[in-house]
Amino acid sequence: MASVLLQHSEAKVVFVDAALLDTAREALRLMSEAGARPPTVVLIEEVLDEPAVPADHHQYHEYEALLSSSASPDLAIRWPADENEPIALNYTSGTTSRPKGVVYSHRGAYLNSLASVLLNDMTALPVYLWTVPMFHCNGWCLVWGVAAQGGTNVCLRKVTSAAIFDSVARHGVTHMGGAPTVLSMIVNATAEERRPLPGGRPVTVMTGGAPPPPAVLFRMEELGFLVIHSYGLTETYGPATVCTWKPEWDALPAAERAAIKSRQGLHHLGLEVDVKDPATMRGVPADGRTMGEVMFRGNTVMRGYLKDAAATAEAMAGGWLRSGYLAVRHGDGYVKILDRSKDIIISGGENISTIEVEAALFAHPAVAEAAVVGRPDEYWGETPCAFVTLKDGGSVGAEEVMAFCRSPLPRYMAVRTVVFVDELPKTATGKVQKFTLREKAKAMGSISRSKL
Ligand SMILES: Nc1ncnc2c1ncn2[C@@H]1O[C@H](COP(=O)(O)OP(=O)(O)OP(=O)(O)O)[C@@H](O)[C@H]1O
Repeated sequence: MASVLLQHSEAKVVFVDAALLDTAREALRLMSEAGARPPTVVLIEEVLDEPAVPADHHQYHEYEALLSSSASPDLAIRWPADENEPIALNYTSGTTSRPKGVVYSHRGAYLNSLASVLLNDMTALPVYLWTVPMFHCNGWCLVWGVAAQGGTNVCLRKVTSAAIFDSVARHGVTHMGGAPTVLSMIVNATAEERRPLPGGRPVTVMTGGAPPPPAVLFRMEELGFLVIHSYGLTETYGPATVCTWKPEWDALPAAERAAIKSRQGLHHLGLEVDVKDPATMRGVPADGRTMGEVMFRGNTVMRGYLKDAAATAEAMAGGWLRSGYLAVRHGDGYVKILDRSKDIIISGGENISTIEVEAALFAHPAVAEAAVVGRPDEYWGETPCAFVTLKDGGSVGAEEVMAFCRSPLPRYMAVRTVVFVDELPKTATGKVQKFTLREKAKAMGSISRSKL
């Protein structure tokens, strides 16, 4: 993938952490084979836990040496002539198809960086733990936002629950972010891995990138984290909606608070959000029932995909960015996502939100993570098939899991197949690759037939 992105972006320079040099070498080799001009490599050798300098390091520029050798007054900052000039190219996660290159402008990035500071309740001098990849929408625009607030960046070589708790305690982390998989890691940490939060203050965590299950939000709160839920796309510079918290919700029972927080919420500063009928482009009524597609327009919507005018025109048809997500709008205006249109299960003519089924599965005490896809069924069309990972020491059978989520869900949403796996397939940004699971479910064949 690295060589594909380097070729597509025509990158001229690539900065490589010495620990990832093998990946870079392989990408450069593939580029040479394809006849493409490889970029100049700048190696970052200062790797605290792996002091070994690679044998071929003399082939590359070294970051610190390059910085000190180029402290020349001629190297003035080149300001953009126009605020709409590109500042960055960010690739989508490739959850549904090949990653697309999204072009960010100075204006959009500036606006969303400042908006992200506000969204994260970030006062001056935050200590930010990078559990969001910096390559994902420029760290949801916080690579700039943390700098704007004079913050300290704490980086992890590998995101594990022990490393998270250690860093939080050691560096006095005030803020962090992460996809729900990172939250799952935190709530499933063992007693030995856990550390008390510094000074007993809550750590503010922004989550997004995939739907956060209410059970996980609930457990995060129990551990003392303050979770802010945001939803967005690479095409919206990351965060685009936020589930703005109202004080009157504080008094509700914890499970209800978590269910409210799992809604995607209201538009974030800088853009408009609507749930529209994609055929008529009319907004759906705020009744919590009528489904439409989530769409965005405004300052922090991308200008387009690099070298893909056709995909840009399709994504922006009608003047709004189409998210490909089905959602409803509640009476208070808050948007609640039901599913990606590609993921929704249609069973006996009923739409089943895989997100809702997953939320029921996550509530089981032995379940670490769950992902639901449609399994072909010659009678119903499709039925929900759950891929489940268990917590360390967790033990439960398929029948028990199915029985557990029967009561909170209507009958037609019942899980008919449970497959226990060691790990769920994920993208580099921590999203479950449902297309891989769908292929597995398809290979299992019809459940109705197997029960005849
Ligand atoms: N809070 C959230 N709740 C539910 N889903 C979310 C949330 N935040 C982000 N997402 C999901 O992440 C998607 C945006 O992620 P990203 O731009 O990285 O690319 P992708 O859609 O995962 O991949 P690709 O476009 O390459 O298939 C959204 O369309 C949505 O599916």
